[in-house]
Amino acid sequence: MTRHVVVRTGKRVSEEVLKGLAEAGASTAHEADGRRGAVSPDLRPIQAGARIAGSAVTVSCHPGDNLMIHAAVEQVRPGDVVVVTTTSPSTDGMLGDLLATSLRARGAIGVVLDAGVRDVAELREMGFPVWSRAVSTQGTVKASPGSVNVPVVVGGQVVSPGDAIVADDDGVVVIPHERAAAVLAAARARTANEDAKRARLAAGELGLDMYHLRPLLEELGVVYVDEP
Ligand SMILES: O=C([O-])CC(=O)C(=O)O
Ligand SMILES: [Mg+2]
Repeated sequence: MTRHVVVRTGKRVSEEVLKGLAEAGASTAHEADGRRGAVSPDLRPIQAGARIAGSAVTVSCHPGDNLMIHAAVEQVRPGDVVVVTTTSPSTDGMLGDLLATSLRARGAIGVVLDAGVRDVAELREMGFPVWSRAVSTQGTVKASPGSVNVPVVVGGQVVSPGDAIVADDDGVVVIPHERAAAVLAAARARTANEDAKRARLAAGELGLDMYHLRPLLEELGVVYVDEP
């Protein structure tokens, strides 16, 4: 018989690193980690403008059953992001404003859900951000065992408890716990570099010149044709 567990772990990314990663945003964090960690773009935000970074509390649920999300609420610490998957594909609405209220009371700052969400209007009104595969009225039961704080796969990415989750309008990125500080340093360097490029582009400089792309076009056989 499969062993189901609720792991009580203290593994978290530091507040300071998470704050920096939230400022960097999901796309920059992804680039800074060598273009790794991008959760499938099928997981979309239900709101616009939310930008968060937190440590993952992971949840593995039976499809159509949100029992283990209730078990996970107790394991949440302030600043955490709850990351939920199901053991086979499901778009059922596993979480709505009630569970979100409970999660928020424990300090959760958002949810990433490889399944369905509901009560979307209420969640938007609460300002509680969710990224999910689907929006669905279909309800779930509380009947089947699962696990909390074990490695899970969400949108094609492995998420371990305590990994950094960065999520915004672009999508969701997972950064392994042990790389989070290094990724932040790389993200800061990247942001500074982009600031400099942005200023040059705003002044009218062409990417063709700034990135030295003219020789590449020539090498690739692209020719200019002048017409009157
Ligand atoms: O109660 C549920 O099963 C899911 C839901 O709609 C909520 O959390 O509000
Ligand atoms: Mg509801």
